Amino acid sequence: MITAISEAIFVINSAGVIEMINPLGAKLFGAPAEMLIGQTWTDYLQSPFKDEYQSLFALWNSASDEANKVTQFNHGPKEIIINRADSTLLEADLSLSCLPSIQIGSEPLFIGIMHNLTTHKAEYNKLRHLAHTDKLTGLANRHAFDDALQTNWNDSINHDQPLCLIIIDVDYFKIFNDQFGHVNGDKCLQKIAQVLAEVLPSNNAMAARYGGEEFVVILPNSNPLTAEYIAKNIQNRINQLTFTDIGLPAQTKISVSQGIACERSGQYRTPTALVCAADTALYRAKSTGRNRINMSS
Ligand SMILES: Nc1nc2c(ncn2[C@@H]2O[C@H](COP(=O)(O)OP(=O)(O)OP(=O)(O)O)[C@@H](O)[C@H]2O)c(=O)[nH]1
Repeated sequence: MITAISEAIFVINSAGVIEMINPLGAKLFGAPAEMLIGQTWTDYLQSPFKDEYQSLFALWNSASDEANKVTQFNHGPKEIIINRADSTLLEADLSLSCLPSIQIGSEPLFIGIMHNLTTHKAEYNKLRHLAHTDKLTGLANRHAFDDALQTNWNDSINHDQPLCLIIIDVDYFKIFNDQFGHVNGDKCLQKIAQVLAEVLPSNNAMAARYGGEEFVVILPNSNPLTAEYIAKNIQNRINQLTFTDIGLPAQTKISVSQGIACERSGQYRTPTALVCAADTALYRAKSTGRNRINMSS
């Protein structure tokens, strides 16, 4: 009967031994049904799911109350990882239920219904990546920045660690666009993004596109000296960028202005206040001549 059902299904006894499995179920386990029947299903589970289900079965078998036994095994749906016969891993969700009316001897059987999550997971990860990434530069986008700033802010307050922020704005970028065209302007932004990704001091630090020709770097657990050092590195490397590879004159040069703000001992009450302080410092860097770094006092 289960062969005709268009879900991946297997039936096990109370010792966890596979009694029946339909072709779709066998496909998820990665072996023919004939080979799977008689085997212990938890042998095909990746840790920690294997231990978890073995404990559940042990608990069920040890329960003295029959009613309790039955309800304990309306389990799931729950995400699991199947360690398939060919050693590849497959993500699935599994609902496992006791079938008290169908018995072998005096023991009821259990039915497992599985769905392959591989495609959904891949799609989800792809969409998640797209939702957090700036399409032009490949850096984190504004949404990802907002999330990361809040997380780093919480960590900084909870662990009494400093947190620095650098806001970076390209100087006279309108002129660059007007002179060399929007497409080359885009390539210029990509080069800047590449520099920012390369100067990050640790995996915890993040460079993001804040919007337009404005970028931001989050430096967790960094003091103002480190932030200034990184800003100087950004300044030097951006001043040295060349554009001959995209067909622009050899003398084409760009610069950025940068504003830094650091939270050390509670001087900013919110992450937004920290951003505003870095923005004000950036404004001063712009108004005092550009290609400068200004530290919020
Ligand atoms: N090519 C390109 N240009 C962009 C993009 N986003 C914003 N811009 C351009 O960035 C320029 C920003 O101009 P402004 O705000 O006047 O600033 P600016 O010319 O850099 O001058 P200052 O910031 O004052 O030094 C505008 O010309 C926008 O069109 C983008 O994704 N690609």
